Amino acid sequence: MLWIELTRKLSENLKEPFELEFVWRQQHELSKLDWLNLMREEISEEDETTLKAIADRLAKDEPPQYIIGWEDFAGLRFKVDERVLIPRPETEELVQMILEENPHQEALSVLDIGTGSGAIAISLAKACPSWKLTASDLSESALELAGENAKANQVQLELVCSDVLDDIAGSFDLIISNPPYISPDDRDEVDASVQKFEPDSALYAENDGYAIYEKIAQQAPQHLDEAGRLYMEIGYKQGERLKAIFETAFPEKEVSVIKDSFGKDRMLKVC
Ligand SMILES: C[S@@+](CC[C@H](N)C(=O)[O-])C[C@H]1O[C@@H](n2cnc3c(N)ncnc32)[C@H](O)[C@@H]1O
Repeated sequence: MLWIELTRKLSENLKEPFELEFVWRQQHELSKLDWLNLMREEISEEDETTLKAIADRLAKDEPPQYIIGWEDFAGLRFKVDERVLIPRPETEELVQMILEENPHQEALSVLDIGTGSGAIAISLAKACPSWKLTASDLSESALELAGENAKANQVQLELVCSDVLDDIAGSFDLIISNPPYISPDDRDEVDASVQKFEPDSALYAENDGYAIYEKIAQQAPQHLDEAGRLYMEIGYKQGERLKAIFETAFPEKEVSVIKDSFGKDRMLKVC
């Protein structure tokens, strides 16, 4: 059988037919042209078995990134699996804003709460070798993976297992977080692949999705230096309520809600 015949047949069962090509090309580092040339060839038995296995996993809604085993974020490669959320492009915008607004050469102390794969902390450490990064998470298994990603990207992180700031000592120039912020009541609105495969603990938070923000608002004032800044990713409908929560927590600071490149409220800054 030709590659193109099998690919077409298997893609018929997929919600996103191009994901099959995407996974194979990423795994084998093939260009679009390489892929098109491959389509004209006879497929080997071994490749047929492998391609069918990938199609089966995609048909069960497994995210392509978990099948490939990594995701690119801010120009770096991060190993991802079911222990962690797949880092999203919106979060790259948060990283970009932090890098634009803070001095790269100073020895800033920086805390990333809910680090997951380590995407935020590792990207910042890579871009600013003078910064001292602490990355925390409630999930031991996420911290294990963040440690692997730090090693693979050759950066140093202090990894701490903590429920928000419960077990974090000292104060920081920058506190950053992309916490879980979806209300458990909105579970049905979440894509099937996210719902089935990404960890609930990375997605959902009590109190309509506000619980972790509320805990950050309660604890961060004791851990942020006087001139320190707090940066967070937020749900696109949460800006107004979170602005009020953080204005109460930090009455002497300015709180702003910032939109992402799609024009949606996506980040909150306290400075
Ligand atoms: C939305 S994911 C963000 C992961 C990563 N920072 C990113 O942006 O791709 C949220 C992370 O917060 C962690 N988390 C959930 N509840 C937490 C808590 N109470 N304290 C610390 N981390 C928590 C989850 O384990 C998960 O890794």
